[in-house]
Amino acid sequence: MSEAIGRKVFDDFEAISQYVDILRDRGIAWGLIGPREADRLWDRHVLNSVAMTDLIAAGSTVIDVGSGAGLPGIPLAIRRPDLQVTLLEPLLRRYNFLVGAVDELGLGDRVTVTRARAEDHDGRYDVVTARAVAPLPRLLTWCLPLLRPDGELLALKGSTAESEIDQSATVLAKSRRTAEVVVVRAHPEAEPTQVVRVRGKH
Ligand SMILES: C[S@@+](CC[C@H](N)C(=O)[O-])C[C@H]1O[C@@H](n2cnc3c(N)ncnc32)[C@H](O)[C@@H]1O
Repeated sequence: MSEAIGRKVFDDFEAISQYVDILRDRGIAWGLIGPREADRLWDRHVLNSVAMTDLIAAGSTVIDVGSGAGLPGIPLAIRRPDLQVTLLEPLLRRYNFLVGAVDELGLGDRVTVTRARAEDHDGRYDVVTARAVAPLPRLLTWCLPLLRPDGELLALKGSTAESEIDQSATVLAKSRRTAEVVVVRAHPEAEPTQVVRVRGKH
């Protein structure tokens, strides 16, 4: 079912299928993906990763902080060939996995893999994405410095989105940014999820 939705979501279905195969084989063998995830890679990981695609403006530069096995950054890059995507990952094994996957998928002209912690990285981007990396207050401290003045953070948070915004009131006020919960889905037939969208005050 979810793979069938994937066919409707991804113009380059061959590339996303190849990535799912890489996750299922090497991702599990290298310990980046739990063995129990093998049967739910499409809905829980791939479709979830591209749920917020429509919030990203054409031609944006995107940094996926704490990319791990490439989620959400690689599905996003496959879904949106107009984006320049940086996958940021501090751990060597995960970094090596990402370099290999980007090379095999032929994404090297618009996807860069960088080994660093977010708080030590000094680039500036239109969009920061993050999934399952840190509670929102800490994520904001790490990631707001990576944003251009009118850039935005998109944190895939699911059911905890609203409460994490409440816990971030102090850091949001200090940074003069606002946060809202946006309910998104990759396709009308896909599961909805919640994204925390953090923007500058207009
Ligand atoms: C639970 S994994 C999630 C990976 C991926 N985003 C996903 O959704 O499957 C958290 C990732 O964040 C990375 N990470 C932890 N602290 C970080 C930091 N300070 N800066 C950047 N990445 C970090 C970890 O190395 C790990 O790969």
